[in-house]
Amino acid sequence: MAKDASNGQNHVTTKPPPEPSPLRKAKFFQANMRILVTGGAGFIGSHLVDKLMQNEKNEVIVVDNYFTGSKDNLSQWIGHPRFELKRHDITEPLLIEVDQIYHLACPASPIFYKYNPVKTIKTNVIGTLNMLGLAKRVGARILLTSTSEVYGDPLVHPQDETYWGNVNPIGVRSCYDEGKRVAETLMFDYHRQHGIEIRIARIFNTYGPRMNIDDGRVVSNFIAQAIRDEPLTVQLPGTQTRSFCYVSDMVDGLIRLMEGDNAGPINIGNPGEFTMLELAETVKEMINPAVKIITVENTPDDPRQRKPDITKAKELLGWEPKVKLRDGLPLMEDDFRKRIGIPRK
Ligand SMILES: NC(=O)c1ccc[n+]([C@@H]2O[C@H](COP(=O)([O-])OP(=O)(O)OC[C@H]3O[C@@H](n4cnc5c(N)ncnc54)[C@H](O)[C@@H]3O)[C@@H](O)[C@H]2O)c1
Ligand SMILES: O=c1ccn([C@@H]2O[C@H](COP(=O)(O)OP(=O)(O)O[C@H]3OC[C@@H](O)[C@H](O)[C@H]3O)[C@@H](O)[C@H]2O)c(=O)[nH]1
Repeated sequence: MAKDASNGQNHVTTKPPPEPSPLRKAKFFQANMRILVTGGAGFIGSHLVDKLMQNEKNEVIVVDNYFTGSKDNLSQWIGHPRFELKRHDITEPLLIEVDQIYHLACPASPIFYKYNPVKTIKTNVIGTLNMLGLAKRVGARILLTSTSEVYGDPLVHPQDETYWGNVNPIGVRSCYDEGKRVAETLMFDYHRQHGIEIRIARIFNTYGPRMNIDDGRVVSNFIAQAIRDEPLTVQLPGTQTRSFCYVSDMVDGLIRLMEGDNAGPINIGNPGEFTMLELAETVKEMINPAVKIITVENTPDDPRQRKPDITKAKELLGWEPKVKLRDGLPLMEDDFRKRIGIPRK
């Protein structure tokens, strides 16, 4: 019998997960912790790799198919003796030996996850099954980066982890929302049935340097538009809200969750809530007061409100975000100006 880390219940498991390779306990073994990051060439993944690599006891392996990620995000680590980068699509099985798996691989921007919805589902379902199979085979702990989108267009505000959500199962966002919901289900079933150690983070909108300039998400769009003197495109009605977390806070939360004792799911996000019109006004004021703000059509099923209740993260992880939106935006502006090639006037 294995104990369910989330609620203390006992469940029958088929057999306990295996011990890691005996070599890992050998006297001359160099690294103490071998960590796999799926999707590590992406936005959050590459910042997570930076942080993990700062610990000299970690050896980090990234697998990525470069759909929305790039080797450029990891250029500082390529060739480092404790780092390995492998082109791999997680919808195919992966046979390696690791102690921990941060499972991030999945396109996150609505434009990209809707581009090939069947592939997005496969990545979430088959990809997560493959990573759980790997975790089971080698006895690794696995963390899934789930999303606030599991709450859909929430009828409860702010959202805490007990809320089951309001999700359209057949809409254009479902490949992602429902994909992540199934991924969460798979995580808990592997935990209950096979005793796998799981962690689930429900990430709320995250922003920062290294986001793709043409990523399509709202913060990257507004910053790139402001720098290029293009109108800021607020999708109607503009009163919809989001809560934006700076990437360094997010990475800190993910590592605390992985290292802690709680399976989750745990919301990780910044509770500061803004309408999209307020966000546009803030970007305009801070980056380019001369720029216009225009309204444009929205896409179907856009959630009308979103704000995390982070009581659980505070109590169980001792985590809360430190970087306010007005402090994070200039850091992202610096990075975007460098990459777009337009310096501050
Ligand atoms: N950024 C956010 O606001 C946010 C919010 C909620 C959840 N998340 C989750 O966090 C994770 C990372 O998000 P991000 O913002 O860094 O996105 P991102 O698109 O920058 O990174 C995703 C990475 O996964 C890779 N990838 C996609 N499909 C793959 C596949 N089949 N096989 C291998 N690699 C694949 C991409 O190439 C990319 O490098 C995702 O799981 C996302 O759902 C992000
Ligand atoms: O140019 C734009 C882009 C977007 N928006 C609006 O900004 C809001 C946020 O849109 P984004 O595309 O940045 O992100 P969303 O909140 O819809 O989804 C996001 O949140 C959860 C994560 O799992 C996903 O990775 C991420 O896509 C939406 O209301 C959208 O209509 C604009 O007003 N203008």
